[in-house]
Amino acid sequence: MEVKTGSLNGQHRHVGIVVAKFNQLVTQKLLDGTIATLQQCGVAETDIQVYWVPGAFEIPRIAKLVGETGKVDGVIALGAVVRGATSHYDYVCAQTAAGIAQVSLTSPVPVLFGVLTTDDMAQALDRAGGKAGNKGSECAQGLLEMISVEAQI
Ligand SMILES: O=c1[nH]c(NC[C@H](O)[C@H](O)[C@H](O)CO)c([N+](=O)[O-])c(=O)[nH]1
Repeated sequence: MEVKTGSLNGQHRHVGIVVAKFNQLVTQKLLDGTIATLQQCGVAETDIQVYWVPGAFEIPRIAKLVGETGKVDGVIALGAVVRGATSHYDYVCAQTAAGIAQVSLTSPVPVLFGVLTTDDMAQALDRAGGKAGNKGSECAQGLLEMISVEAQI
């Protein structure tokens, strides 16, 4: 039986990060965690490209285009969708998740979903470097594993 598993070796890896400006108090922390973890795993700062977009809904398009450049080995999508007074939250969550999922299946490189969908800002901050960890950091490790596993197929 052959078992393949991904490594966290980030040396010589090129990573694109697409991050939403909406709720930047949270998304900047997600981005910081992502970059810190990538560098801890050996990714050179010069091999990381960051693309800021207006909001989570705009992430899938840019993630698609970045993935198709041939300049990155993978893409991380970062955002924070926090429930408000209207049903807008539901539509943004659903379409952002569906859009990123579609891109992840059609992109030539792996695309990781690091968009927080929370009921309030406290929950979001907990997951952006607070007591529940950092979703961006998790995605950084996940992306390196995915790049490594795909290379073994
Ligand atoms: O990234 C977010 N975008 C949000 N809306 C903007 C959306 O992502 C688009 O940028 C906008 O609809 C224009 O297309 C959010 N809410 O409205 O709640 C949110 O919480 N987070």
